[in-house]
Amino acid sequence: MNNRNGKKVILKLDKLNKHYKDKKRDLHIIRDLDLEVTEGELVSILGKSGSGKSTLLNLIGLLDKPDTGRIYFDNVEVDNLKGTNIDQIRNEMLGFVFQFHYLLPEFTALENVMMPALAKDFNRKAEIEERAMKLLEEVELADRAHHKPNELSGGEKQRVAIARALINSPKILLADEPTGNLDEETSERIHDLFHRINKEMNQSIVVVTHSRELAKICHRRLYLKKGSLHQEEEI
Ligand SMILES: Nc1ncnc2c1ncn2[C@@H]1O[C@H](COP(=O)(O)OP(=O)(O)OP(=O)(O)O)[C@@H](O)[C@H]1O
Repeated sequence: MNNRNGKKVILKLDKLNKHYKDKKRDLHIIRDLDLEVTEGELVSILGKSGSGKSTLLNLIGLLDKPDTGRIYFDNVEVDNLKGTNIDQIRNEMLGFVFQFHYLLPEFTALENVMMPALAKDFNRKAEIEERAMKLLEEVELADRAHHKPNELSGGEKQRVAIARALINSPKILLADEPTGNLDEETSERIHDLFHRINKEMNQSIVVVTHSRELAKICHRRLYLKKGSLHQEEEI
């Protein structure tokens, strides 16, 4: 499926709604939200604290389910992906980078990067190792491949997490405040890395951020307000 400009749509959200309900309140956080992301697009989602950015990213990342609405990856509705379960779709189609790196402490950088691919196909270990090494080169950490997370700096750990997110060649890379925990200089380096991955690998990326600097390098800046997305200029 292509959009009006002839670009391939990688992610489509159609009228998503999400409520959080308890005895006292009903929070309608995501309201009839639509979004299309095309191949090779780098999109940022900004918004005030509590506006629902992480909630939205969790829906896109299939970590949570919308109350109503449809999610399509590469033109296939998630509910219709037969023969696969949600964990498999998540592992094979999506890459995640969070504010905290969540690397496994007992494994080296290289092993951490290999992990999501090994989970998919353990028999291709040599091939996976080669690809993981290439990705570590891409994030400029080849010389740290055999170090464990506690031997790496915060920025290095985040770069390993980015390499890990790319190991299965995801259709879309999702990042939630990827530099929220890093100093300015380290953040800048990570921003450059996202930019480079997007350009060189034509990787589609959706990033939730408070960082104006990161938002600046994105093709599109969207603002989450009252449950739906607006072009930032409209706000
Ligand atoms: N599991 C939950 N149950 C009930 N309410 C929730 C739940 N998760 C989030 N919320 C509420 O939904 C709203 C949106 O939360 P969310 O974490 O998506 O916001 P955010 O825009 O990512 O915020 P921040 O920028 O501070 O991280 C908040 O008011 C939050 O308290």
